[in-house]
Amino acid sequence: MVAIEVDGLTKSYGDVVAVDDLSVAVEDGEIFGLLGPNGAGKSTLINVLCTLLPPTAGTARVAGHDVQTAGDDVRSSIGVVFQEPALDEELTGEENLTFHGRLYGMGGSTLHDRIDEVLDLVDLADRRDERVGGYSGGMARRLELARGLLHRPEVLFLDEPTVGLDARTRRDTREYVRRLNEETGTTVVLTTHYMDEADALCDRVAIVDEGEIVALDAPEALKSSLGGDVVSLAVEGSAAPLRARLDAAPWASEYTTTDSGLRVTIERGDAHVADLVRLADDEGVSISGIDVRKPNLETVFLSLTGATLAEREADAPTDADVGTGSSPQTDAAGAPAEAGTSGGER
Ligand SMILES: Nc1ncnc2c1ncn2[C@@H]1O[C@H](COP(=O)(O)OP(=O)(O)OP(=O)(O)O)[C@@H](O)[C@H]1O
Repeated sequence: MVAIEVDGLTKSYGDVVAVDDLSVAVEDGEIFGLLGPNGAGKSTLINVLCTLLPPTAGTARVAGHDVQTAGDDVRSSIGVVFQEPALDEELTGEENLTFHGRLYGMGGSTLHDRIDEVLDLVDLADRRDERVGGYSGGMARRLELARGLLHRPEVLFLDEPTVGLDARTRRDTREYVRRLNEETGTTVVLTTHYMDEADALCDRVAIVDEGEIVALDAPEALKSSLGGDVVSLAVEGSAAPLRARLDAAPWASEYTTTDSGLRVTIERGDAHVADLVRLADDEGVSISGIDVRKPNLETVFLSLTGATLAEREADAPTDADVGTGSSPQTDAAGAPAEAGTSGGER
């Protein structure tokens, strides 16, 4: 079954088109990632799906309910964890959950049992009586995940679930997201601007740029769409004689001249690096350095948009960034992509 269906959705703020004629379907039970730089339109899309913002055009259905005509049904079918923490620090973990449960009309033993269940799921059962003001950032995030699940929503929205957390806590939080998806079967839709997060956590990833989805697939499929590993060669002198040989090499799908030599996309780079060195040797091209990189979602984004995420964020209007606590992409898995050298010469 389909958990979310979005058809031709547009959301504008005055002249700013934040979501631009976007269509997508999310399957029941999957962890679905919206990956893109700050300002790409991810939060706006989530806010429309959560009925916090009306669309400018198009339709969206969540758990079978139209966001415009059946807002109450949508709201009772979803859980949301926003970028900004929204817990009462004066209350204990359990009191926060009790308060939330009552808002959803729960009470008595049902609420008590659900609280036990979700606290177990995020390993906070033994900290339930402590004030949330004394929790670490990771514990507070876990409590928010627990709260989002308390009324057993069909779809859980997580807006930048690990932003502002240290690397270890980010990893742990991801593990909890995965666990809750596996153990409860809840569909999870998350936004992130962390490439490694989308890669490690999501069944499918939609890469969002300037309000549009520019690619959508499983992370592995997105990466393999690049055609291979990226091998950077530093050479002494000119790499020109090697370029002619690469044209004839069936395992080299694309190459680009760089300041230090050549960057070549090679099918199974580890297997063909020796062939590359042999070709260079044949042509008298002296190699001073080799770097083999598996493709990652950063290189996918670069090849699709011609810019790195960090560059896109630098270009984006800043009004949405104020107070979000978001930081530019600093820990993408693998290579910092080089600007201006994408695209093959082949
Ligand atoms: N309330 C608003 N009024 C005007 N423009 C807005 C508003 N909210 C967002 N925008 C603009 O809409 C575009 C999309 O912003 P949005 O917050 O949805 O992006 P995002 O990908 O979620 O980034 P972030 O993670 O920083 O929130 C940006 O250009 C942003 O400046």
